[in-house]
Amino acid sequence: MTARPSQPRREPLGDRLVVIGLGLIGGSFAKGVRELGLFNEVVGFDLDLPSRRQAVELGVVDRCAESLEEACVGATVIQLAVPILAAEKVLAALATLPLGEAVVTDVGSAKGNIVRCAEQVFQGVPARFVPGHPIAGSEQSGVTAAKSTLFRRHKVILTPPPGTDPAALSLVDTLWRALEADVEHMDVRHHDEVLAATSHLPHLLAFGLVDSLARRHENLEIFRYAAGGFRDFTRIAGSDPLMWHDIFLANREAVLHTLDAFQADLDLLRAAIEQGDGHHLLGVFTRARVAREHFGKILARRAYVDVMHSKDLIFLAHPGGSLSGRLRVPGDKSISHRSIMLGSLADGVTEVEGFLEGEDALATLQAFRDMGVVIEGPNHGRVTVHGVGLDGLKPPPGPLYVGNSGTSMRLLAGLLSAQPFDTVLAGDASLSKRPMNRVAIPLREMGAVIETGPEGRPPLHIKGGQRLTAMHYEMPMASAQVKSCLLLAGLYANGQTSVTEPAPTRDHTERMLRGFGYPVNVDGSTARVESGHRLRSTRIEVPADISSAAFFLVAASIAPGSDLVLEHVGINPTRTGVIEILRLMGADLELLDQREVGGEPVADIRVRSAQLKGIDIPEDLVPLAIDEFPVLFVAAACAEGRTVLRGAEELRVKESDRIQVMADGLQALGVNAQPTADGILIEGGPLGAGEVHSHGDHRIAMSFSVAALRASGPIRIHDCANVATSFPNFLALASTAGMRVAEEANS
Ligand SMILES: O=C(O)C1=C[C@@H](OP(=O)(O)O)[C@@H](O)[C@H](O)C1
Ligand SMILES: C=C(OP(=O)(O)O)C(=O)O
Repeated sequence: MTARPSQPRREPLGDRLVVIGLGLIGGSFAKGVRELGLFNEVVGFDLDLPSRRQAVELGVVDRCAESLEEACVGATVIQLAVPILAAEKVLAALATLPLGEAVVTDVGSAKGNIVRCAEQVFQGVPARFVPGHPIAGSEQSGVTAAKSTLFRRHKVILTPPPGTDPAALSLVDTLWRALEADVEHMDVRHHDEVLAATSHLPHLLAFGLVDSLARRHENLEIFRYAAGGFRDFTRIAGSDPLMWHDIFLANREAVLHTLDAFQADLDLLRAAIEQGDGHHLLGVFTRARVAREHFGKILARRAYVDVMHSKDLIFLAHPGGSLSGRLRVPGDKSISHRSIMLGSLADGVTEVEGFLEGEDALATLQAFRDMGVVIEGPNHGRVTVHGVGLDGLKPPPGPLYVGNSGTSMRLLAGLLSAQPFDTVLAGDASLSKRPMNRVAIPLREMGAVIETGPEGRPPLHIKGGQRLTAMHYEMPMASAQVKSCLLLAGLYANGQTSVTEPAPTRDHTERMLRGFGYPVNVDGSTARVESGHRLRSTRIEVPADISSAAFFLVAASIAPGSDLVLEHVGINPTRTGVIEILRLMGADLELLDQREVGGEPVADIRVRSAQLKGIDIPEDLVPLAIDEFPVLFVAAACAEGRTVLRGAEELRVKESDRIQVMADGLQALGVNAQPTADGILIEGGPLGAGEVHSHGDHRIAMSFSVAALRASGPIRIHDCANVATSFPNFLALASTAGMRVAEEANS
């Protein structure tokens, strides 16, 4: 007998572990548990004598028993690691043995059959039976392949039936966790359905395809020319035939269910090919490609869904440097969202260029794909939207998840209120705290049926099939999102919908509707639409986002010796508050080559460093610079004298409370920054080094990166992952321009 390897020992969890079946899975389980010293003794049993011998020689078990009966004497835990159909027989044999308090568990890939079998042979499922399934197969097999680390970071699904003894469940759970597996608990039926779809069906297709091709008389030809795609697709046809034969017989019901659904989809693909329906094919292929990327990210634990929960991404920004050269920041976020929305609702194909490939705009894009719109790209900012017309959206398969994006949720709420199907709109942790009554209340007045979460927060449950009636709405706050939401609902409402705003806000929706040939009447502060018209597809060129350019406008202004040109920036007058405010502060900004592109004015902006001075920010400029205040506060901190902002309470309900979060960060750097209910007072002065928190807010993270240019030492900025929502290449562009900010190693 081999000596137990010298691993870190723990307190034993019990006296004896018995492993029945010493193949790859059983052997690895026994070896891992033995090395950790979780039991006083690990006993193995296998019908195959050489496997028993090898298991002892390789240190997989302490000893092997000669029979099942002998193995189970005095067992604390019995692990059944034999092929699924054999497990049914072993269970029947166990039912005849005196098992005392032993906990019985197994590793089968289907769970319904084993639970049914236990119920039969024990006359009711024993309370100390804990069905399990480690997802850690491999092309290797046998005890010689056993590895104590096989389950590390692999999923193990436990499917305790109702009535399972909690202590037994907890013991099995502890064992797998000790082997560093990611343990999950699931209902038996759900487990079998999920595995039928994600594992069993692909194996069936791979076995089936290879066999079908191999049986054709020209098979040699086929295999000779089979390229990488064939090899990748059929890799799993090399798996153990007997094991898979067992799995399909054991999980018959769930496999048939998923196979029928797939066969129906395959018939649709066949019909599309027969009828030359390229639209259907493109729809399936584009959705599949995105879905696969998405799953890939989930599998690698990088899902954008998880951004807020993922580990802290820290930016380390070093002081000094000046900015120079020519830069083009990514496409405008507001216009990118609208290009997908209106392109989808149009008749015909809309081509978009300069689309922002940031997570917010991608969330809108995905929402429309989920509603059946075929969208190609994005590919270097190019997107092709195959519009479905105003009444062509389809019910999405589940809730529409829009991540961090307030614009997506509020604009979609208007559109979805008028659809014939129900929808749910959900967002990430930050968006889930933001107010949605500002859209839910007026939409209800139009006849929409919307339920919000507590206190008017997301998620939004929108009931379809309502007839909306047009109305006039006086907005209580200056919000382009609320205005746009109601105008989009107005496309479907009976009569004329009009919205009056208390101050001008961005008018991209109005401009773009007209670009799609949809009449919009704007009279002073009131915009009106009527239903009954159509949108005609068009070409959209998205200018660079002035809200992203703003970081560089401030950076080059405050860093001595800077001279930078920002190319092709959108200068729609409802967005240029930042330019006006910076000019009032004494910034040196020049608008070059002003032109109009696709209904939006653009210019190149030259910015040179200048000594800024503190000002009282005119309140009428607030809505025109609403997203630029975090970085304007940095400008104020570097200015001579005091800057005062009032009338900006909206800043408190953005991705973070931007007044409080900026005040906290500036104070941490030694700046005198006093938050007020609707604004802030900032005394210009020296900036120190320090540690600040962006609270997952992209604009806060980038603003403090800019602040470092004038700090006396480095600034560490926490929670920066969401920079990808609006400005995915910020760090690269910042360093091209001359800033010294990067992700902190190992953050
Ligand atoms: O309509 C839009 O695209 C946006 C409007 C603004 O929000 P509010 O309308 O809530 O002020 C702005 O902050 C947001 O980044 C984008
Ligand atoms: C407020 C913002 O976006 P949204 O409301 O779309 O989340 C922003 O980008 O600053």
